[in-house]
Amino acid sequence: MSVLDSIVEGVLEDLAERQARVPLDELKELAAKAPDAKDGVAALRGDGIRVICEVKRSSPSKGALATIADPAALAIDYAAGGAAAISVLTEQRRFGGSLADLDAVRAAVDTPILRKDFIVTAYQLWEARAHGADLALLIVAALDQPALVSLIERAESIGLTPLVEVHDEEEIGRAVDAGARIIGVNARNLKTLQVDRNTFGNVVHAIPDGIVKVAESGVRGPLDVISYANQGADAVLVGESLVTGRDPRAAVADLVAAGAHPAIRHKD
Ligand SMILES: O=C(O)c1ccccc1NCC(=O)[C@H](O)[C@H](O)COP(=O)(O)O
Repeated sequence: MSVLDSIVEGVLEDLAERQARVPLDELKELAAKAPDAKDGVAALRGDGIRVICEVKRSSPSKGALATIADPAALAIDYAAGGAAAISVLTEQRRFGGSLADLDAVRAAVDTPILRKDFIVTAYQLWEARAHGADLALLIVAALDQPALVSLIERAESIGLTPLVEVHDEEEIGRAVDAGARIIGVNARNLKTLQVDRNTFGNVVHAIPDGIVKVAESGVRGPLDVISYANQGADAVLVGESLVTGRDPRAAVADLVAAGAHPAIRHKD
């Protein structure tokens, strides 16, 4: 079984437990009371490259990364550093996240929030909205085409902006056909878990103009941000290097400053 299949298997088991506890109608009521969703496309496109900062405790590739006892405090630091959005990993078994993290971050900052999880059902989208997320990750490799189309439509219909994650040109084609407005190219191969920072540059030509382009994973510092910006990225998604560093606020500010460098403002 692939790493992705095994993660999704665990996600579905945990999801069944939550579905037994929280009926869909209750989630819909919570979603109706949640703050209005912010426009994810507007958040990630503009002058310079936007930085999405992740709340990430652990990962299948690296194991434990950071304790993060107070995700709200981390989110406040990210926002103060200039994060365009905050990614909250809510998967529990491999990443140590939860919907409680989403609640804590939502209560702490006005910055747009991405629910980063292995979303394969509409119920998880309602959860995302009920807990205050503005964007939700959809991984093409985890979904067949009808499911991808249906989840993109459902996300948009309840106010969530889907960030559709791909790894190669074939998946970009599927994301475009399904109506994605934001495509994230993940440098981490989900079969080997190896990061290849050339992935974005190798496939970005296949993403049509007008779609927001996000480079995900493996960003170590400002030089990687500049490199991705020069290859046409509108935004980068950064986790490990921020949660393992000593000063996340300063680290985000450095990434944002690198992305705003005049030398790279010519993109698009
Ligand atoms: O991070 C992993 O090991 C991982 C393994 C399997 C599926 C997804 C995984 N990560 C999710 C992500 O996409 C990253 O957390 C995100 O892009 C940030 O990456 P990084 O800056 O390298 O922590």
